[in-house]
Amino acid sequence: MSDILQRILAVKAEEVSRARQLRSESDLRREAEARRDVRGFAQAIENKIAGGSAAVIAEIKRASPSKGLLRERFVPAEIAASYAKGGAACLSVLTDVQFFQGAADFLRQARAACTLPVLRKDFIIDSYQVVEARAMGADCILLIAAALPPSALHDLEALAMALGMDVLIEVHDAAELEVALTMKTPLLGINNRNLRSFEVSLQATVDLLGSIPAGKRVVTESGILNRDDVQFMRNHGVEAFLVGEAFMRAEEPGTALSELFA
Ligand SMILES: O=C(O)c1ccccc1NCC(=O)[C@H](O)[C@H](O)COP(=O)(O)O
Repeated sequence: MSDILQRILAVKAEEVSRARQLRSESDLRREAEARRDVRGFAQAIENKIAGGSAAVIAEIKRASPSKGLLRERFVPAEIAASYAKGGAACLSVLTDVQFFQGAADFLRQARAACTLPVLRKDFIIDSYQVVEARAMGADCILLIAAALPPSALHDLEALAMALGMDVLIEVHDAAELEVALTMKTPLLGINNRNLRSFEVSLQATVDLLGSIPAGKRVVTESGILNRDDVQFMRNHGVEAFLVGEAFMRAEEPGTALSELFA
């Protein structure tokens, strides 16, 4: 029986192969390169922290495999504007359709509704998806260390950077961290959720902190639900957070953000 990550990755391979039949990567790349509107994702995080605040990557996610539907009234442009007002540094928008009920259009709508840089949150395994990310307006892509061999991670990172995007490399354990530290990006996400079992423990971030050299920006991801969680991370020196569920369940996501990080 395969785990959820393996199932998602298998679906991604099929999606990419279908997409390639509809439109070539070289054609898509022309569209991506014609865009001259990249917003600095890593820079927005550093600016927040330099200003004395936590940097929050606020997620727009309608549903998830572990929690099901998170939000009934789901209007990405409204949520993005609310996050901007609430003090988010950046947005993360789920574009996966099958498992998260996301869409590329949600990213386009959210980005058009604010001036924040936007992460394409998806399961990227192929250069086609990187080019597609920039063509839809993404300023940063997520690469998951558990999803690909090191050489593929390096190639996709190089492509994203050539297109002007930032890269958030995500790890969950020490072996993945070792690979992530060979990459150029300063943005290092530590996912507190085990993507194979759904188990969430904030200790996952804390356990890896001692092995991270200067020059990397740690982003703690998943399971940040209340002010104690935020304080726990800040006590360990973590200044950047990726938060989804806690905001998606709130009536006004931006207000929830400003209250959580007040
Ligand atoms: O959220 C899930 O159920 C999930 C399952 C399998 C792979 C990834 C998954 N989530 C992606 C994320 O890591 C989160 O959306 C993100 O870190 C925010 O987490 P949270 O604040 O707990 O919503």
